[in-house]
This record gives sequence, structure tokens and C-alpha cells, in this order.
Amino acid sequence: MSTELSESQDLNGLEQEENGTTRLTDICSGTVGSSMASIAEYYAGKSVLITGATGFMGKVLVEKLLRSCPEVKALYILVRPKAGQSMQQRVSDMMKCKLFDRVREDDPEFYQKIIPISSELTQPGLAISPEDVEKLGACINIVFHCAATIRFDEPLKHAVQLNVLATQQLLSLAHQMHHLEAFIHISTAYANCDRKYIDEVIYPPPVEPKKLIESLEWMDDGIVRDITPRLIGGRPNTYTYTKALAEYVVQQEQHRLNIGIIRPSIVGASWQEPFPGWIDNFNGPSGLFIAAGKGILRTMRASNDAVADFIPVDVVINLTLAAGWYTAVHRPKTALVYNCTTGGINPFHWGEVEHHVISSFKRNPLEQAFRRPNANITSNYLINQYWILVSHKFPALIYDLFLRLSGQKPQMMRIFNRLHKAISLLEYFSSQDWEWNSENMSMLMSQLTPEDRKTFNFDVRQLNWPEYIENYCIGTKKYVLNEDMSDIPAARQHLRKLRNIRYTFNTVLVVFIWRVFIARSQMARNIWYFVVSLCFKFLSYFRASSTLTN
Ligand SMILES: CCCCCCCCCCCCCCCCCC(=O)SCCNC(=O)CCNC(=O)[C@H](O)C(C)(C)COP(=O)(O)OP(=O)(O)OC[C@H]1O[C@@H](n2cnc3c(N)ncnc32)[C@H](O)[C@@H]1OP(=O)(O)O
Ligand SMILES: NC(=O)C1=CN([C@@H]2O[C@H](COP(=O)(O)OP(=O)(O)OC[C@H]3O[C@@H](n4cnc5c(N)ncnc54)[C@H](OP(=O)(O)O)[C@@H]3O)[C@@H](O)[C@H]2O)C=CC1
Repeated sequence: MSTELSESQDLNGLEQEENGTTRLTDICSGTVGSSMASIAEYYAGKSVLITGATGFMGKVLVEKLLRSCPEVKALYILVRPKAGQSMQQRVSDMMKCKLFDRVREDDPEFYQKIIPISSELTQPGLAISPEDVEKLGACINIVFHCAATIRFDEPLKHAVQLNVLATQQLLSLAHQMHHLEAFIHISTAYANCDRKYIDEVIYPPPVEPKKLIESLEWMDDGIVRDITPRLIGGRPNTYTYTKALAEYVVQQEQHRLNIGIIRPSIVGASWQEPFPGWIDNFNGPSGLFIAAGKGILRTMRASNDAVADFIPVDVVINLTLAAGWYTAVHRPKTALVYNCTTGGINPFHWGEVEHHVISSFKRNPLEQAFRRPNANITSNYLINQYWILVSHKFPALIYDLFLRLSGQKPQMMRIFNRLHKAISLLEYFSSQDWEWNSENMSMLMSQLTPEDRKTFNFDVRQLNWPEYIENYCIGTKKYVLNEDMSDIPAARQHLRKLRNIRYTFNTVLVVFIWRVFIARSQMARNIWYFVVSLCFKFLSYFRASSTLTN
């Protein structure tokens, strides 16, 4: 099929818009796209460098590459020793993980393709040995940079060190790679959350990163802590601030490297691959889902009608691999940004999240729940404070009292304090709406062959949210909490016990309040006698009518 290209479009299928946005244009679908190698063919024989491979998204990336691009030559992963475990021990533990079951089935020797490289990203030169630098320089074809600190309460200095400086150092390393074809940087859709409409462009940075890095070098931690709120301005935390700076740092290299930037929104459990519901951490909404499932989280500030922009981890990874392929094959002149979001295509709202999470945990309860799952979200500050008092603090107090009386250590108040800290950091994202342009994601899809569209599916129009949330909740039970599905009948029984305790407690409370009331008020006594005599009259009427009919 031949298609004429307009003057504003180059042969790579890229279009530079007036506002600086670089777009993939659908005009090259069926021209360049059909004449190219498929994604798996492209990765065949390639050596890939991955940072953050031990993290949530990194692991899924490694798994997908090994499973769907079986001819890939080698995956070099930058890993540090951690928590008393050596680098080798960590990598071998990672490969035993259930996530790799399908790859293991296909190729039991898959681990031979994974080559760990010792690296601590906060150190000069990323603490990579000169021999390893040479090795990487000689063989790497594609870099996927996933590593970051994703903590919302990270001190600014450390967040800059890891999210900005390490990115800069990785780019320097990339310059030494003689066969590099693409550098893919994982950012976040919230890097520019101080804006309501977010296009697929790199916005001017809040501060020149070089100047900030120089200033932070001489400032002590106290000064940095004091000026952090002023520096981050409209952003809620150091994470989004430093991710925005990192994008700018990456963009500076766009004329020397082929760059793609992926901006996922709230990354959740897997949708389809390697199996539905894979999740292995408490980050983002997962910890709150679990807290709701355990009956601990009862109230939270969120806007029912705001879009909950979840994106399944397998969708992000499929898009990332497709973007790696596209960047390497088409070598765009400027960095391409992919907003990897669902809100504009297949919106789902926080009110719906609440409904489906709670009903899912009622069907598939977690073990040893504190109370029956029942959480309400509200955008009203006062209502939320009221429920925090009644449904969080009061039960925690009673339970801790019970623990104390039975000679155990109180713990519920501590758990609630941690929950409230997490909520205070997350509420910003659940209380408002953003609009992302995700045209590059749709356009990239149009560049794939029908086969690749299936193997590297990132078409979120097909996502059925209730089903996804159900699998997500089951995933938190199975893979985060390591609970057995065969225990569900016992967990249901436990919920019934909790319901009976609640009924009994409520009845005792009502009788108690009523007794106190009756003792103090003549009017309450009169109402009480009236209700009791009415009941007696009813009873005698029924007795009489049943005697007559007999
Ligand atoms: C039904 C209603 C539902 C409504 C739901 C509404 C949900 C709204 C959610 C909005 C989410 C918005 C996310 C926005 C994401 C932006 C996207 C990104 O780019 S950014 C990417 C997203 N980035 C983020 O999401 C980062 C956000 N998280 C943070 O910044 C921090 O975790 C923290 C500050 C919240 C808590 O810090 P701290 O108190 O210091 O606690 P640590 O973390 O250090 O954990 C200590 C230990 O406790 C363990 N554990 C944790 N939770 C639980 C739990 N629930 N249980 C049991 N255990 C739990 C944990 O495993 C750890 O164990 P170990 O390893 O020691 O053995
Ligand atoms: N999860 C989400 O909701 C979203 C994530 N993102 C982005 O996706 C990327 C991956 O996130 P995710 O997988 O969830 O994060 P994780 O926290 O699960 O993983 C972070 C990875 O970075 C590595 N890392 C952190 N510090 C260092 C260090 N000093 N030296 C070497 N390696 C280090 C970690 O290694 P180690 O195991 O040794 O700690 C880990 O492999 C990040 O760039 C994040 O900004 C974007 C949007 C949403």
C-alpha cells in the first residue's frame, strides 16, 4: 500500500506539532509498519540493559521479554546487594518467583540469559566496575530505565540522587554503548500533576536540574527539609518533582540518543499476563485495597466521580517493549512521550472502585479480617473526620483495650496511625481529575502487526473493570498476603462471626443507651410504656384471631 506523506510528516511517521509535541502519525500505518520486523523479531539477538529489574515493573518486563521474545540474546540487569542478601542471592530468589512459572515451563534454562551487574545507582559511576562498563559498552542494544525511588515521603536529596542524578549517569553510560539503538525511560503520568491537562510533551522543568544538584551538595539536611515545600511548589511530593526533572534530563540527550519516555498512571496488578491479578507490593492502591479487605480501612477522602486512572502492569510493559522496538527502528529525531493512561479511553471512577473492591472482598474474604469489609469514600472533610473517629479510632481503642486486658501488646492504634499516614499521602491522587492526551499510545498501536497487537496487547478499550478489580483483589490475597484460596470458607465463617458480634454489640449498645435515657426522662418512659402496651395489644389480637380460625 502506498501512502503520500504531507510536508509536515517525515518518513518515520513522526509529526512535529506547533506546540512541540512529537506525534506518531497514523499515516504510516500499513506503510512503514507492515514492512518492518515484528517486535519479537526485532529483539532477537539483542542485548538489553534493565535498571530496577528487581522491582514490581522491572520483574514483569524481564518476564515478558523472556517469554514473548525468546530469541533475545541477554538481559543485563543492574542489581545491588540489599538487606544482607548478595546480588546473586537476590537474583536467584527473583527467578524462583511464581511470576516466572510460565517462562520456566517454556525454557527451564531461562536464567542463563539473565546477567546481573552489581550496581548501586546512588554512587558515582553507578558503582559499576570498569570491566562491566566495558562489557556493557560493547554489547548493549537497548536500555530500559525503570529504577527509581517511588516513595512519596522521600527526602529531596535522596530523591534527586536516585531519580535525577542516577538517570544522568545512566545516560552518560549509554553514550559509551557503541551499539545502542534505543533508550527507554520510565517516568510517571503524575510528573506534571501540577497541570490539569497533560500533553505528550516534556514541560519546562520547575528548576534547572544542574543548579539544584549543585545547591543540594552544600546544603545540610535540615535546610533541604525546610525549603522542600517551596521547591516542589504545586506538586504534592518529592517523587513527582524529581520525576519531572528526570524527564528534562533525558530530553537533553534527545539529539544524541534515540529516546522514548513512558508515563504510566497508577500501575496496578496484571490484567492478563502472565496471569491475571499478579501484584507483589503494597504500593499505590494495593495497600489500601488490602486494608479495606481486612476491614481496617472504613473511610477515605476521594471524589466518587473522579477518574481512577489505573493501568495494569502488563499493559505498561507491553507498551514499553513496543516503544523500544519503535524507537530503535524509526529513530525519531526527538524524544517521544507516551502517556500510558486509561482515563481518556476507558474511564473508571473512584466510586466504582470502592463498590467493586468491597463486593469482591465480600465474595473472596481475606483471612482474619478485623471487621467486615465496608469502606466509604467521601469528598467531605468533616464527614471523613467523623468516620475516622467512629470507624477507625474508636474500634482501635476498644480492641487495644481488649488486648491490654488479655495481657497482649496493643497494636491497632499503631496500625491505624500508619494507615492514616499512607492515606494522607495518597488522597491527593484520589481527590481530583487529570486529563492526559494518550494519542501516541493509540498511534503506536496502529503501527503494530495484528499478531503483535495480540502478543503485546495494550488496548485498554478491551479492559473490563469489574473483572479486573476482582482479579486484582484476589491477587493481593494470593500473591501479596500469600493466603490460600482453599481457606475462603473459613474466612467467610469468620466474617459471619464478625457480623454476629456487631449485631450483638449494637443491640447491647441500644438497650444500654435506652436504659440510661429512661432513667432520666419522663417523656422517654412514656414512649417506652406506649410501645410496650402496643406490642402487647398486637400479641393479644393475633392470639385471639388464631383461636377464632381454629
Ligand atoms: C475500598 C476503597 C478503596 C479506595 C481506594 C482508594 C485508593 C486511592 C489510592 C490512590 C493511589 C494513588 C497512587 C498514585 C500513584 C502515582 C503513580 C506513581 O507514579 S508512583 C508509584 C506509587 N508509589 C507509591 O505508591 C508509594 C507510596 N508509598 C509510600 O510512599 C510509603 O509506603 C508510605 C510513605 C505510604 C508508607 O511508608 P512507611 O510507613 O515507612 O511504610 P513502608 O512503605 O516502608 O512499609 C513498611 C513495611 O510495611 C509493609 N506494608 C506497607 N503497607 C502495608 C499494608 N497495608 N499492610 C501490611 N503491610 C504493609 C511494607 O511491605 C513494608 O514491609 P517490609 O518491606 O518492611 O517487610
Ligand atoms: N508503581 C507505580 O504505580 C508506578 C511506577 N512508575 C515508575 O515505574 C518505575 C518502576 O516502578 P516500580 O517497579 O513500581 O518500583 P519499585 O519500587 O518496585 O522498584 C524500584 C526498582 O529500583 C531499584 N532501585 C531503587 N533504588 C536503587 C539504588 N539505589 N540502586 C539500584 N537500584 C535501585 C530497586 O532495586 P531494589 O530491589 O534493590 O530496591 C527496584 O528494582 C519507576 O521509575 C516509577 O517511577 C510510574 C508510574 C506508576
